[in-house]
Amino acid sequence: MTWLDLSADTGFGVSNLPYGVFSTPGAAPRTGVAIGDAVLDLAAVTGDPVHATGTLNAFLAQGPAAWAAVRARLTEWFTDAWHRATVEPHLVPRDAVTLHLPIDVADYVDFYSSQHHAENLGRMFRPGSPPLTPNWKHLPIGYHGRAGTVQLSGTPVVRPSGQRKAPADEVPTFGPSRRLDIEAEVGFVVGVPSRLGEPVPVGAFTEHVFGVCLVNDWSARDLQAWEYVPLGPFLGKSFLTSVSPWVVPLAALEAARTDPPLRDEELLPYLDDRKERWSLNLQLEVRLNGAIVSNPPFAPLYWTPAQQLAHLTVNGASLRTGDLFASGTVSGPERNQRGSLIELSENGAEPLALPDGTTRTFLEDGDVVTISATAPGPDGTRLSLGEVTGRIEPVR
Ligand SMILES: O=C(O)/C=C/C(=O)CC(=O)CC(=O)O
Ligand SMILES: [Ca+2]
Ligand SMILES: [Mg+2]
Repeated sequence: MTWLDLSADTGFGVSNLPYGVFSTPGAAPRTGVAIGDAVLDLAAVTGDPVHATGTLNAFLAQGPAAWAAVRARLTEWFTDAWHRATVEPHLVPRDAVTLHLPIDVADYVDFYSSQHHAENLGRMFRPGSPPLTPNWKHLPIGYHGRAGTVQLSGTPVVRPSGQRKAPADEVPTFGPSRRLDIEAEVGFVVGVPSRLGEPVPVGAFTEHVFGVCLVNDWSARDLQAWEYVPLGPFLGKSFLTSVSPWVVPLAALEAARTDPPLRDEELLPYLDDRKERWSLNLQLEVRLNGAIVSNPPFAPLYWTPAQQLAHLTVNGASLRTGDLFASGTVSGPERNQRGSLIELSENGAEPLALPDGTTRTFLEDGDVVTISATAPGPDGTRLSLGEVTGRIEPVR
């Protein structure tokens, strides 16, 4: 129960309490917690300077005990009417605030953990070869991306230019991408760093990872197809990666935890996650110009975030506060569960029909893509992970 007047279907109830960074006219960016249609000004209500830095990093670095203490306090404030007079003056309507990038992104890694996505892309990028590479079921494949171009939801998506060369072209040409795409992903935010040389085991996931956001890994498929051999993604994905403004703490996702899918190759011990249920029942939704074009389920992903973290540090690579690692494109087994347009349009061969009468293979200037997600809450409610959105702008 809460003294707040929350709508029954708010995704931002007392069991969610995601963190973000916001500002109001004339005041500096500070930490806030989304509750219903409001933001609680955590800097003001606590007076704690850790919440007044303009990013979540300092708070995230404090670790699980501090995260749990603040969450317990918030829960008490919002449920016990005794605290109403203290808390209510620090609630700001959410539509009156400006949101900012919630974390100062340290390193950015993107995985490739959906078997359905990997098989679809394998078919399209490497026709004639087996869709999954021989390593795929033995390790979570990933690459290091460009942290500096991770930006807040709503940042304009300027169509990138670069080299493209279709198989039939004799020579590469330079120009605006003609195959601009999305990738619907879930991102995991690291709070507690690790020391160089010390791997983080699967079982230490919650000692380091604070929470979850949504990610759109904008991808220029024509640039990517030409440049990626043999070193992997580079300029086709580094022009912009968008993240949602609210970081949902892992602590809010207990009811979403579920068993990982059956693995058909025996895992090396450092990836054994039989004691760690870190698959998550998140349900994503992808809208293109307002129309739902896909509903990717997160739970079937072959590799969990705990395994991704273990793999990314198994060589001794250290973590920093603010590291972001993304799941990889979330695609389910069904056609309407695919997390990218290259998959939804069968590599451009089968355009999507939109309700406005137009069709799409890849993105056109002016298109708006919004990815949202929900998770089961503790008492049959649904938690919102918010959304990540972006509008395509013409090449500059
Ligand atoms: O299979 C390929 O060559 C390329 C795959 C991707 O573009 C996917 C990627 O960035 C990782 C992911 O989002 O799953
Ligand atoms: Ca990706
Ligand atoms: Mg990027």
